[in-house]
Amino acid sequence: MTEVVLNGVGKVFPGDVHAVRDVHLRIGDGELFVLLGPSGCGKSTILRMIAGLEEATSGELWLNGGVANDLSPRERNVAMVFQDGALYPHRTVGGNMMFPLEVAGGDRAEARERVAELTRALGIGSMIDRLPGTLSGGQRQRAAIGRALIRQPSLFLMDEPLSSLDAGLRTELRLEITGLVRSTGTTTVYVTHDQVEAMTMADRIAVLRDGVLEDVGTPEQIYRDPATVFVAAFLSSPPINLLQATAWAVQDRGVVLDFGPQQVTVPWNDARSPALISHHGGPVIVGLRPDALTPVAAGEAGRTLAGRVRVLEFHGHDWLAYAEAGIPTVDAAAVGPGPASPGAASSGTAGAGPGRERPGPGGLAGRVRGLIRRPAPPEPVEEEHAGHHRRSDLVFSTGSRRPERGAEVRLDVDLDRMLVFGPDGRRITAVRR
Ligand SMILES: Nc1ncnc2c1ncn2[C@@H]1O[C@H](COP(=O)(O)OP(=O)(O)OP(=O)(O)O)[C@@H](O)[C@H]1O
Repeated sequence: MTEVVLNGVGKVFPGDVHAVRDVHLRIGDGELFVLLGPSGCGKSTILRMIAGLEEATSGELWLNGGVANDLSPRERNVAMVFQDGALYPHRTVGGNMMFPLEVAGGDRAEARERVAELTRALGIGSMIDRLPGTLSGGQRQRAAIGRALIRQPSLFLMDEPLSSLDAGLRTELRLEITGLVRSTGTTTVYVTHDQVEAMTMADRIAVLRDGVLEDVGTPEQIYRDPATVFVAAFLSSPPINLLQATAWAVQDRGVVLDFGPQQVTVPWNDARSPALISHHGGPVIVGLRPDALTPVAAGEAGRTLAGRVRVLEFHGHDWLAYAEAGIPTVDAAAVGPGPASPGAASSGTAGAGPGRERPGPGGLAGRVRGLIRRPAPPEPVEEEHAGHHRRSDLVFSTGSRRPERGAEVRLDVDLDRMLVFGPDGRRITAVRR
């Protein structure tokens, strides 16, 4: 069993390609850990560095309490499964799975018994004598997983093992892989760009963007409490509303999030108010998942947004509605450090969320008094925005009730589930893990 630690690991390929930047991660013994992110974000490079197939340019890789940077792949005792699960074409399923045991030596009868047991567990017991060419893609992938697991590696690495399979088979195999690695207790690092795979399989997920670690946490933590706009948007099906606002501290009300034609007020007793007043007069990004907006007949002042239903989508368990609300929205890809910024590398400390300013001496009341003496312009400052923005629809969930197309709706905003990000794309309050 193995613990994996990446301590400031980076990888620069020839041509000054910064594939991985200063990544700090601790993967616990027996954990099923998923590396998630869009194509080219550095997931496979991290996996290959753990396997010893690629050398880290900077930082330390620790395996089981010792620095492993200079260990060969063999010395690391890792097993890896790739997208195409390559098998030896002239060996049967059983022969492929026997191979690592033959290389290791030992009792043949015992090895045969183990192969038979594992093929049964993988649902390919009846195919033990078949050649890979006669198997379906899913069956070949099962055999490849079996071959990797047969010699009980201390670390199991999987690089998008399901991406070449159809949707039904992916669901079936992801359940089986999860069950199998949990039953063996092998520390597993699993690479995918599929958020559903990550959410359903992982104990914890690390989200990467352009080689930088954006967030690490359990699936629930990174979905409900994402550290950045990028993470909120990446784990977002149905899509999250990312709204452009200006924050105004208003003495008798709280912090008004001004969306232009509409406003929502965060009361002074809300835990985010101290951080929000640091953004007084400045741009913030408000994230609202569709189910944080509930249609109501008449809402509380400062707690609702209004729109006209333009499009409806039936999603089986509920309807999603798209309403024109005249609110500028934000493109997550344009927020935060992009690939072009050389200073993009962050410390990426696992679990350490972004901290923001706290009110200075004099406390919250003193800060607010100071702030509201500043004149607030009657209209939001158009040119000051947190990222590329455009006007588009508010997406909300309507439950099983189907609203009329063209209907005017009022939506209650669940303030507890509202996410507020600064113009740099990071949450305005510290994210704790
Ligand atoms: N051998 C190499 N030489 C130069 N650049 C490389 C090399 N391997 C990877 N890269 C670059 O490093 C970056 C990260 O690649 P990597 O394969 O780790 O990404 P990924 O997140 O696994 O992507 P995908 O999901 O598409 O496989 C990419 O920009 C890629 O082009």
